[in-house]
Amino acid sequence: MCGIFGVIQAAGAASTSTLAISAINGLTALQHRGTESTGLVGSDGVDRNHVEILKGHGLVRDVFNDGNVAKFQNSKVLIGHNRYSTAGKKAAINCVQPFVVYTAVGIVAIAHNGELVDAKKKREEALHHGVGLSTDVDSELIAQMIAKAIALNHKCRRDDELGDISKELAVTMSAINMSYSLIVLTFDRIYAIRDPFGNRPLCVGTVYDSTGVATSYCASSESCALPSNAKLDFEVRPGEIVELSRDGIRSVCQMKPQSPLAMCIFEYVYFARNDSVIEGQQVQTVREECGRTMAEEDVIEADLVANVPDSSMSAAIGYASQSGIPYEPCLHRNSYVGRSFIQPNDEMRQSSINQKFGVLQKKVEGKRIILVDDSIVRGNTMRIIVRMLKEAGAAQVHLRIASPPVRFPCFMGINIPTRGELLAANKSIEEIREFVGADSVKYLSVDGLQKAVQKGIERNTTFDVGHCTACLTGDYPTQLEF
Ligand SMILES: O=P(O)(O)OC[C@H]1O[C@H](OP(=O)(O)OP(=O)(O)O)[C@H](O)[C@@H]1O
Ligand SMILES: NC(=O)CC[C@H](N)C(=O)O
Ligand code: SF4
Ligand SMILES: [Mg+2]
Repeated sequence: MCGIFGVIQAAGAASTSTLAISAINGLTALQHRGTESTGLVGSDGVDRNHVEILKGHGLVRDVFNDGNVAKFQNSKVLIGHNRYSTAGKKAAINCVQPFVVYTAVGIVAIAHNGELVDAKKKREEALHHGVGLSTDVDSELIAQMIAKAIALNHKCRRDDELGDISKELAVTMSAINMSYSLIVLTFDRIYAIRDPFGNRPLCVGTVYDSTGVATSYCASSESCALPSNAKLDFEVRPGEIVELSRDGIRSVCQMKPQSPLAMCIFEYVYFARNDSVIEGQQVQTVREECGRTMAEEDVIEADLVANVPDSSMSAAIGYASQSGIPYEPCLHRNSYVGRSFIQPNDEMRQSSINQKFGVLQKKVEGKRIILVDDSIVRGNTMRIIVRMLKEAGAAQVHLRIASPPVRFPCFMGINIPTRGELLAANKSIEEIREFVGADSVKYLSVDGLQKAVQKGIERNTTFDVGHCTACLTGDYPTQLEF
């Protein structure tokens, strides 16, 4: 996943002092996409060879404070990144994004969400062409490839347009396969770019003051991170390069328009925030539909429907409304403990699950519970929760999972690179039931998930609709090169 955010001050807007705060607020709103590290890069819009940089490990609130944010007081163009690592050394400080490189036209910084399926090959090519890399993160490669494209095109440039690297971006990014949503900073503008498969989300919006005048323009992984006084202008289209400058937002070009679409279906299942709009639909609505579809596919007699907080609440509500069985929360979630799945290792995932939940015993005692979760991936969560519910006196616990079994690795931005770690890749449904200690286990079908996700998408004539389901079906949207 990873969360990426960028903001640029509009022409004529009064002060920059709140711009860094907007960027930090944006990153905070995207915290659910990555909690390992965060970083912010800011340019004053004039000096092409200087940026302010602040990076660190941990949450946005751990890294930024009133004191250290003051360094961005003159910044008029900022981009930031929250990391959930899929490549490179997780703990190394030089792997924290955004990546910043000096190029022939000045500094360029990039914030990348996704994972490059052909990173190994591209890395070898770069190294053999004398490009030095300082990390083993795929995202750094993008920064270096952009720098190289800028160098190759340097003689054709006009001196008054040094911040405009749209041509170099088009050349570089169309040569890279998937997966990327990218926010790029030059000294006086921002680019928001989505890979031609549209694998990761990305949107742009305009912030207005109380008189309706535009004060800044934003690019964000998800619409939930746009400030409350912003309007979502549009979701960046698959393969589109969008430029945000002090004069507004404009679409630069469309790369590879014929590519099949492969928006990550797991953004709907788990990653994205309920209040975000993806492909024109609110994520929460889709999750509720997944729950309803699951109840249409299978209903069992029970006293109540509960869920594993947080992400599965909408699916549980959908299941309850379709089945007529009342929804009753059975678990308290400690809101000071973050998401467990996006922790960088199993020890941290398990410790986070152990700290996170408390059982509402009176709701549970003697009850036949349908327990809904959005997914079972490694099985860490369910193993712990079912035991807790049984120990609290639940008569039966029936698991209903609002996505199909995850059986195949992901190489496009989610840290599940091996089949060995996936519960459903190694066990039958009956073995999973036994492993987690439940009375029954049923999953939403692939067809049911796809229908629920695609039901509310408005078709238009320019773009088709298509989702990656590779971790569920083994059907990868592109040739994998290792
Ligand atoms: O089978 P596992 O490997 O445990 O992974 C699946 C679980 O992890 C996620 O929850 P998480 O706690 O990360 O986030 P949430 O609070 O948004 O549900 C997801 O919602 C499932 O509950
Ligand atoms: N999950 C992501 O989007 C990861 C981005 C990048 N591949 C990294 O590891 O930093
Ligand atoms: S393999 Fe799964 S998690 Fe990865 S991009 Fe495809 S749907 Fe998303
Ligand atoms: Mg969960």
